[in-house]
Amino acid sequence: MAAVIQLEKLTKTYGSRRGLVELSLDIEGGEVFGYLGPNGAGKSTTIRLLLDLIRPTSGRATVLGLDPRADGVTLRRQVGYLPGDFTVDGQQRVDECLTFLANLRGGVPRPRITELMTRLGLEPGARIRSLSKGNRQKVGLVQAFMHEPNLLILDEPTSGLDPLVQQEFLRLVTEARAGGQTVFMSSHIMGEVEAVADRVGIIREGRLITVDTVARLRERSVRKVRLTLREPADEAAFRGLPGVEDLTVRGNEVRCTIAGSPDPLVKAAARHTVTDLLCEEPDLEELFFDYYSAAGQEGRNRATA
Ligand SMILES: Nc1ncnc2c1ncn2[C@@H]1O[C@H](COP(=O)(O)OP(=O)(O)OP(=O)(O)O)[C@@H](O)[C@H]1O
Repeated sequence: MAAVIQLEKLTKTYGSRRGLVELSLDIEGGEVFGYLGPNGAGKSTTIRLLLDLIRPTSGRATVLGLDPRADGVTLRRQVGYLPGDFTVDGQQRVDECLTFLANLRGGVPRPRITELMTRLGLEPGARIRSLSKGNRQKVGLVQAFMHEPNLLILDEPTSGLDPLVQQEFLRLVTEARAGGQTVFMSSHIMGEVEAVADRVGIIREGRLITVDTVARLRERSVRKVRLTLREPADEAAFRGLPGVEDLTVRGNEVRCTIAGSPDPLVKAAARHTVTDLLCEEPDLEELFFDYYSAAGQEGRNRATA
């Protein structure tokens, strides 16, 4: 399937401030892409550029084959957008607000809106201004999903949602993908992205530092290993093995981290009788911090050199 989002050296500066630096990325049709980074990394800047809410300093964005600047109206009809700071008229009731937004999009079947409100636990008659942050976010989600757009662009979609509603949101994303919709969602929460994303992009200080599948990111990451041997272990047999760091040997127990292939460690261990082996896969959370820490970066460089 053709790329739904194509970014070529997309750059945005705010005066002398860095927003985004030469970001190139293709998002394929039908994929769920998790866009991860800490506060200020450039996630919202990227998203605003996709929708022509701000203009690039240089580089190009193509969305659904369209130029966001020249074809803004056509593009918006095909996109469900949840901004990071979703705000609507506080005087309106939830159902009035959603009907208004549905009409702007040429109409949405009433049962679809009702279904989404029910699934997310939204009270149709409540005034927007009386809603908590989380409930306002639900209104934002309903308006993004309700017209079943080809492309969903969601900026921090689970912000303020309780865990049960987060689960329901993830189901909505899974259903969207099953229906052939493409989802681009930003987050700094690993768990939600890990659960639904096909690929993950990690952005730091305006630069895309890696793009990969969740499975491959895990493979490339550092794992914690604990080996128990029948006899007391000889530290020299494990020290200096490629990718092995943080080695501690106490009696029969060997603990370390391993980056890249575990093969050298397995072969060193195989010279002994191994009575127990524990290898902890990092969750995306650890992986993320590993990517952010200079130490993690150096460790990987050594392991892959
Ligand atoms: N209107 C603006 N004027 C000046 N600088 C800005 C503006 N908008 C964003 N920036 C700067 O651009 C950088 C990227 O900001 P952006 O909002 O895109 O980050 P983010 O990854 O979405 O962060 P968050 O998770 O906090 O929303 C930050 O350094 C920010 O201070």
